[in-house]
Amino acid sequence: MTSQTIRVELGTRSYDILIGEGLLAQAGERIAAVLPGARVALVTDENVARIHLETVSASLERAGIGVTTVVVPAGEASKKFDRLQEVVETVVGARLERGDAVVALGGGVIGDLAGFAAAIVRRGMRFVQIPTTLLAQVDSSVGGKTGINSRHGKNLVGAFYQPQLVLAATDALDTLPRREFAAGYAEVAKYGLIGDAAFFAWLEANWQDVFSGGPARTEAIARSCQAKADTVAADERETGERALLNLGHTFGHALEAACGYDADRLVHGEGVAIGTALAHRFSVELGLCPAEDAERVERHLQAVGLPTRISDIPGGPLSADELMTHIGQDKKVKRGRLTFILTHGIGRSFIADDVSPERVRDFLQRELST
Ligand SMILES: NC(=O)c1ccc[n+]([C@@H]2O[C@H](COP(=O)([O-])OP(=O)(O)OC[C@H]3O[C@@H](n4cnc5c(N)ncnc54)[C@H](O)[C@@H]3O)[C@@H](O)[C@H]2O)c1
Ligand SMILES: O=C(O)C(=O)C[C@@H](O)[C@H](O)[C@H](O)COP(=O)(O)O
Ligand SMILES: [Zn+2]
Repeated sequence: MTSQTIRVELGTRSYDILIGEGLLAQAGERIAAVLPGARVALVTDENVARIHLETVSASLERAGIGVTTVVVPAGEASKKFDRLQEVVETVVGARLERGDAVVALGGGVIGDLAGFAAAIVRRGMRFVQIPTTLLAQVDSSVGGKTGINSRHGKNLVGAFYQPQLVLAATDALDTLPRREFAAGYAEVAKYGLIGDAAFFAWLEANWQDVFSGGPARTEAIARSCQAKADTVAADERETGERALLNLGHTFGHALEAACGYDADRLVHGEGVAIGTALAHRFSVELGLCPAEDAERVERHLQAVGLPTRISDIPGGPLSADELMTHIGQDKKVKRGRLTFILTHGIGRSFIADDVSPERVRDFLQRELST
């Protein structure tokens, strides 16, 4: 089985993203090729462990790689200090060395948690991502943002820490629930909306094939990874254009936090979908974006089954004040001023500094009453 390779160019910290079928069963040989002699701590969640752990463990064993396994509960609640401590203490307790590797097998939650553990144990171990959700394959496994949530908000504790290898096994997505696939698709659409209108139009024409697992799925993953790799190579630590990857996230993260990270209400990609629709509607309201573009974005997100309105979130109303408190904790805030990713239209997103909190609050108030 062939895989395609996308390189993330970061000088001495460059690495490959391999995309293709059968990569879970090849994990051992692929890791041994990049990190010869390394032992690994394999971090995963309970759902992924049930379905895919045996395949990966057997492959590591065949390659002669010693494995310590850590299984945490599935879901956003695992991105917290207690779980980080559990992972860190297990890795240290197993006497893994700096040259050994933490391997994240799972979605973005596992990648962010395990990656942060890799960044801090012995001040930095080797790190490999084996993403098993669409979201993780197109976004979170690439680019080195790792971390956990604080009680004050999303991803507030973490580090930039790049992996040495990403293995995106496209067939692992066959077991992903449709709701989670759609959530990941919000991040795929994001790449089109940021700066590639032709990709967005291609998604409008091909999304059914992406969802059903045809050739368009692999193409969508590869195009997304290439877009992310290019952005990260140009601005690894988000001093500039990398912030565009936050399209939809200022609103989305606030919604996730206000929902208490309860997956029955909202998962990250759904927050991004609503946040993206909000960012477009807010841009229309500010006279920056044609209304037809915002409507087209909303239509497409709805077509794939994603929420686009705050009222689509089940479980009772949210408050504009609470959302504004979370927005005030966003990592893009500079000297107390809000930064948002806004847009001039499909494929024409830009970074807007010094956005008026009053206008954001008024906008949210209106959105909450629709
Ligand atoms: N670091 C980054 O650059 C970055 C980018 C985007 C998102 N994120 C973070 O990623 C997280 C969201 O990631 P996610 O959407 O992958 O969520 P997730 O890790 O919670 O996975 C979603 C669900 O799918 C299950 N699952 C995973 N793989 C499966 C498979 N192959 N088959 C069946 N079930 C499977 C998981 O157990 C979980 O229940 C958020 O915390 C978000 O903040 C980080
Ligand atoms: O890689 C990036 O940069 C991103 O912003 C990707 C986002 O999809 C991701 O959700 C990221 O974790 C959000 O970053 P944060 O810095 O706002 O926590
Ligand atoms: Zn995201």
